[in-house]
Amino acid sequence: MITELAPAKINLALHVRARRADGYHELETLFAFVVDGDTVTLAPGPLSLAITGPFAAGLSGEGDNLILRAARAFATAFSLPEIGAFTLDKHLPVASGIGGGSADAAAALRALAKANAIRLDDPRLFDLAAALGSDVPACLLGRTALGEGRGERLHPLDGPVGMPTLLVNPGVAVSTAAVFKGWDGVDRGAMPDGDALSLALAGRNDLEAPARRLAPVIDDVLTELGGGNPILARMSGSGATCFALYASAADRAAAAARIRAAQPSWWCLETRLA
Ligand SMILES: C[C@@](CO)(OP(=O)(O)O)[C@H](O)COP(=O)(O)OP(=O)(O)OC[C@H]1O[C@@H](n2ccc(N)nc2=O)[C@H](O)[C@@H]1O
Ligand SMILES: Nc1ncnc2c1ncn2[C@@H]1O[C@H](COP(=O)(O)OP(=O)(O)O)[C@@H](O)[C@H]1O
Repeated sequence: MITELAPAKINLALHVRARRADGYHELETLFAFVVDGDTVTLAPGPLSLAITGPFAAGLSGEGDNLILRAARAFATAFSLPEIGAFTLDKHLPVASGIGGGSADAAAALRALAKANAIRLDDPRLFDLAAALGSDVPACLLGRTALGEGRGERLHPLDGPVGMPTLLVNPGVAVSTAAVFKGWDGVDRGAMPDGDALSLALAGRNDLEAPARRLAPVIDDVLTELGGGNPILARMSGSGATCFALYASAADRAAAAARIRAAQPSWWCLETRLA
């Protein structure tokens, strides 16, 4: 049996550059990961998927799950008949800007690669990842990186490993397509050179304004996070999850305690950068 962590992704910065002819937008984004997330387990047997955990109800075990799509694509690419019995322990809120589905797909590809003695840096794995979703190559790489294109052209960067981080989701789903449609169309230029933290501090999330218009509760999340002395507080991806980075675990704990008391229904994860 092989168990792989599927860590939450954070877009420390996300700059939208242009709308392309294929309907997607050209991005420049700073990907980072935390040390917590879903867990994907692979056991021998025919292809199947069981889902457990606090956010299992948000997903059905049907054919469209990204883990099953990843497994089928892997089986085709590597000509394998029996592909494995998966269990997904779902701890990340679904469709919330922290890439849970992409992380699960990447974890499934990693587990399958290990089970079949395929190197994790095999370019065929990255091709499969890119076909599954914009964030899947970054999740397969699993380390701080600058992403270009739709996020599939990756340049690893040094990041602030271990930095105390809080993730907060108000329980409202926002449509990624609708958020991109609300982008103001202004290309604000390329990111400068630098380490991940300075790029993050100098950067923005261009999807924050349109997401806040669609889901004004994101304003409340950012106000709560901003009140706790963070180094940086910002929305991730197309929302609605927001993150904050802290200088100390004590600052993070104080912010988490205050937010949990004020908004007991919000999802709030105390974690750190991977
Ligand atoms: C915004 C990001 C940032 O990491 O993360 P999430 O919010 O999903 O976590 C990603 O780029 C999400 O990419 P992806 O996973 O492809 O989004 P999907 O849900 O498949 O895209 C839904 C729709 O959003 C629009 N879309 C998406 C990505 C992109 N670069 N440009 C777009 O215009 C397209 O209209 C697309 O049909
Ligand atoms: N294993 C999975 N986990 C989460 N979502 C999944 C999964 N498989 C398929 N999906 C679908 O993918 C969509 C995007 O999910 P997710 O990756 O959690 O969001 P986001 O990209 O906004 O962070 C969801 O609407 C969900 O229906």
